[in-house]
Amino acid sequence: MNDPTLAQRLATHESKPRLRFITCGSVDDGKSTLIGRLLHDTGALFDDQISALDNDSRRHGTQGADVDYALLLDGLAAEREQGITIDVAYRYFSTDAASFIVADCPGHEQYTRNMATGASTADLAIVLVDARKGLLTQTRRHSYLARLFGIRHVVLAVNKMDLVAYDQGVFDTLVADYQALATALGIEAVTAIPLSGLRGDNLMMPSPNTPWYRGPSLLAHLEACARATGRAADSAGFRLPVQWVCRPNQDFRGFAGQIAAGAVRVGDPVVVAASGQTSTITSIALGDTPLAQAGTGQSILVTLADEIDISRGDVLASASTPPPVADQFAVHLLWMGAAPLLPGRSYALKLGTATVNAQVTEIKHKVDVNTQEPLAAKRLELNEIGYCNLSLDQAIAFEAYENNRTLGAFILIDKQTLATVAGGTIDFALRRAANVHWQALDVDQEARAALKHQTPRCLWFTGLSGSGKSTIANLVEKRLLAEGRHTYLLDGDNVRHGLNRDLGFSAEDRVENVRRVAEVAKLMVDAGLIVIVSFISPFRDERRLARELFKEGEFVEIFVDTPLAECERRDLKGLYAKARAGLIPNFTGIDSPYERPEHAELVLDTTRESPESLAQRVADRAL
Ligand SMILES: Nc1ncnc2c1ncn2[C@@H]1O[C@H](COP(=O)(O)OS(=O)(=O)O)[C@@H](OP(=O)(O)O)[C@H]1O
Ligand SMILES: Nc1ncnc2c1ncn2[C@@H]1O[C@H](COP(=O)(O)OP(=O)(O)O)[C@@H](O)[C@H]1O
Repeated sequence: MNDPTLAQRLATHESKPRLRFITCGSVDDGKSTLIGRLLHDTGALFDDQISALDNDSRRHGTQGADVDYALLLDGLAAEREQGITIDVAYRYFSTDAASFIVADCPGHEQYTRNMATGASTADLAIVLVDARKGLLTQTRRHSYLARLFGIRHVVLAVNKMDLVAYDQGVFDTLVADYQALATALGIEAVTAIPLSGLRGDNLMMPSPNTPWYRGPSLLAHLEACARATGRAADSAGFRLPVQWVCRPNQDFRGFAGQIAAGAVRVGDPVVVAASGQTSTITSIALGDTPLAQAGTGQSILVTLADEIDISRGDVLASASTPPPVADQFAVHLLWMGAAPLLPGRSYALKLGTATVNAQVTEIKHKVDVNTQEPLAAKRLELNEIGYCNLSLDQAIAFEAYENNRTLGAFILIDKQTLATVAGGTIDFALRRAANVHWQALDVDQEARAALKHQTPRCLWFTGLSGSGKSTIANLVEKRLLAEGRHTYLLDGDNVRHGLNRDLGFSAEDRVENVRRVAEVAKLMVDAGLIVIVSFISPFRDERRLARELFKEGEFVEIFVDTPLAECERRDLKGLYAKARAGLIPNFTGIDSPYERPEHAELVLDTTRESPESLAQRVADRAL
């Protein structure tokens, strides 16, 4: 960086207001041509790209002797045809007044997740419509998704005006149609611009072809939005999700992270959102440079006046306007997993820098992305959007997505595969949790267990139907009883007659079935009992969830490992024969999966050992 002019130019560039936007619309609407032309006319292309574009235009272009700007973006289309999973392509350009990052998101329904990715960081969406075609299903879908992922400003780019002879009537009708849609979707600001991406009308400057249009050109409007966005960001309350606690030696403790909202100055009073502890900022550093203040988007390291407890995932906030803290929310979820969302299953949730366990407790409805109609749903499949209640295992600092995208957006991660299975936005916190407090009781588990002279445990039997769970569990209980132990046996068949009589055998119902019995078993273990659970409990995730409810050593997983063929041969209740005949759908081992335990404390082979001897081995673990 010896060239002072270069350094100067970079500094000027850095200080310009910046706008992130997305373009929605299909290739036919002229999206590629529009972006291509913006890049070209603002000088964002290198000379070699321009000469390549000239060459390509002459050879493959669709515009005769003219430059075919759409070719600039065709790399993307080619990738798509080859079936390569593309994410979002970002392009950069700038003018003297502002710099821009444009996300080009593919528009088809199967790319909903890519569109969501682009939209979630954008300030503005350009929704392109072809003046000849008017609003399409896609226009509605894109507008809905743009709004859902927090975009409040839409530019309705009525493109190809040259093909309707720059007719004001066509433009006005389209604008009225779109305004109705925008109002229904809650889009606050719509700026409609008559354009021709191909001819350049109203793109860089007002066009003489539309004398009836008095608004700004597209670029002038984007510049104005960039200025407005920059001003809004720093006026919000200060939020710093702590990413890293920096402790190089005993004397220094700093907290690093990227400012999610607001600005901060040395001397500002701050609060740790979840714990409520307060302190004052004593220093701010950006890399090696000390700062007196810092603003939204900057990655900084701060120190505090007091030694207070802060770890990764905490949020440092301005003391006068701290963010709310809660553990239950109404959220929108975009499901991205290959396997469906199962309510009740425990997923890892990441919000800001915090990671906690989360369960969807209820799917209120899913949304048809094309019509925005709410539809009843018990699960969510790939690319589906649902409005759900979410429950976390601990309270976290958050903001409604409307107010802050960093602290209002989250992802869900499958704990087995570590794949990201959903993206979501927080609508509001549910109050129910805030008013229910854990009641401390004087008589505790230890006291109850001491009275019974036993160590409480949960003996969890899992295995196929007919594997021998009930037979062995029953013998275990008799044996424990004979030794004077206090027990209770929870058997799937029996619990399904009462507490769980509303549940069937779909994957989501089994998840809920096992979750409920695990909670009941936990209460009984807390009561000091030795609880025996005998449920097929076919999924690893829910068995892990059950285990996590208990203290170390309390939960004993017992896998009754009888091969399917043997269970089928026994067929005590005639269920396998019926399942094979297609009379019982979702039968475990036949057309519903059984996931074998990987770390069971005991594995029982019923083909080699008698029920009595197996029961003795289990009882020995509990005595
Ligand atoms: N579709 C289907 N699949 C599996 N089992 C079925 C089904 N329909 C009815 N049954 C009977 O229900 C008993 C299993 O209930 P569980 O509550 O243990 O099942 S699960 O844990 O929710 O998977 C199971 O009892 P066990 O044989 O004692 O395991 C069956 O008798
Ligand atoms: N070693 C064994 N342990 C348990 N059950 C056995 C064994 N050998 C044969 N069986 C028979 O297998 C069947 C298991 O049925 P059950 O206990 O109801 O299974 P589940 O509760 O897993 O559905 C019973 O008829 C039982 O007599």
